[in-house]
Parts: sequence; structure tokens; C-alpha cells
Amino acid sequence: MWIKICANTNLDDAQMAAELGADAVGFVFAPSRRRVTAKDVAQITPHLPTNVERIGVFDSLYAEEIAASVREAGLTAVQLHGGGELVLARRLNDLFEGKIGIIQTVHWSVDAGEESAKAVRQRLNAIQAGAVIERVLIDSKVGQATGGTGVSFDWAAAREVLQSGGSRLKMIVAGGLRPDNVAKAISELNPWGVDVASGVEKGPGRKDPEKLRTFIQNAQAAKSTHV
Ligand SMILES: O=C(O)c1ccccc1NCC(=O)[C@H](O)[C@H](O)COP(=O)(O)O
Repeated sequence: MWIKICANTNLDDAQMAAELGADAVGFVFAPSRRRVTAKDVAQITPHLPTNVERIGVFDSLYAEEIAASVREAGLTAVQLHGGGELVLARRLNDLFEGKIGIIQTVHWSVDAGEESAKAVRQRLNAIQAGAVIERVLIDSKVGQATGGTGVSFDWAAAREVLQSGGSRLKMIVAGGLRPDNVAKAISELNPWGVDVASGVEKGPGRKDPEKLRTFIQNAQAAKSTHV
């Protein structure tokens, strides 16, 4: 199970996540209480183990702007968290000659009922047909808030959508995950990976060591049949 610990704001938290077994650490460049700058992240990334992915979360729709932050901050992957037409992913792929990881966020609107399932299914089909993005992160949208909400979407409604709509994509589940529910999310949705921000914090932008340890242990121990 691939595990991303997101919304890091300081070196101690990012190093702790890596030491406890996270596969990736995330930094939020989108508007957020946990927002960081490329300059901040450039002070952190050189001190992380090279096998840990360093992922920037962007809502920008401008590839050149994102690329400048990637270079300055020493990132290995981007999470496209804004509207994200495939043209943006293609442009980034070209700019980095395929040597950048690209994760596309697809939002599940928790207020939209059955329309959410339909919208996510359409989005997954389009992404799969575009053949430029390999990994998709499904996150909750709550009102206008698109990340770090601490709210989970309807896993029962999502199960069939995620397993059929985009079966060649690597699915990452986010939104309201915590140490006590991550195993249930994995058993219900059988994702390729999981992602968490607020569920392992003691306050915005500050990780809680015990929550982090338990989250990673529980995610690693959960059975997933994803291949
Ligand atoms: O974490 C944020 O504050 C944030 C704000 C705005 C856009 C994205 C943001 N985070 C991106 C992530 O990938 C989070 O891990 C994801 O939204 C899950 O957050 P949470 O529900 O708090 O675990």
C-alpha cells in the first residue's frame, strides 16, 4: 500500500513521516492554512531520503508556473488539484520529458448526492482515455473547500465507481482518513494508495507523532488485493 503524508510545513514532520515508512510526503502550494512556498520546501527536500517521493499540490492551471516551483523546491511529482484539463498534464510531461510524476485529483462532492458518482465516473473515463496520467487521487470537496477537509466521501457509493471507472488507473483515496478508519477505507475501496493531511495532525500544519505512526502502521497492515 502506497502511503502519502500530505500538507507538511516543516522538516521535522516530513522526516518523521519518511522514517515511519511513508512512500511520499506532500507540500501544499494551493491556498490553504498549510500552504508553503517553493523557498520553504527547498529547505526541506535535500534532507529527505531519496526513495521518498516529494509531491507538490497545485491548483495553478499554468504549467510553466508549476514547473518553476518544482525546480526550485526539488519536487519529484505534482498533484494537480485544480480544474486540471489533460492539456496541463501533457504540457508538464513535455516540459520534464516524462521525468515527473503526475497525480490528478478528482473531487467527490460530498454535498452533491448521486451526481458525484456520475461526475467522478466521467472524469475517470476521460483521464484513462487521455493516457497521460497514471495515478488519480480521489478527494472530498466540501462546499468550496477542495482539500484538507477532514471529511470522507461516501465509500459505499464510490466502491463500484472506483473499481470499474478507470480500471487501469492507480487510485489513491484521500479525504477524512484517520488512524482509526484507514483500514476500513482500504478494505472497502481496495485502492492502490492512501493519502492523509488533517487526520494525523495535532493542529493545522503540525503532525502528531502518535497519529502518524498509527496511521502508517494500520495502512501497511490492511489487506489490499490491488496489483
Ligand atoms: O491539506 C490542505 O490544507 C489542502 C488545502 C487545499 C488543497 C489541497 C490540500 N491538501 C491536499 C491533499 O492531498 C490532502 O492530503 C487531502 O486533501 C486530504 O486531506 P484530509 O481530509 O485533511 O486528510
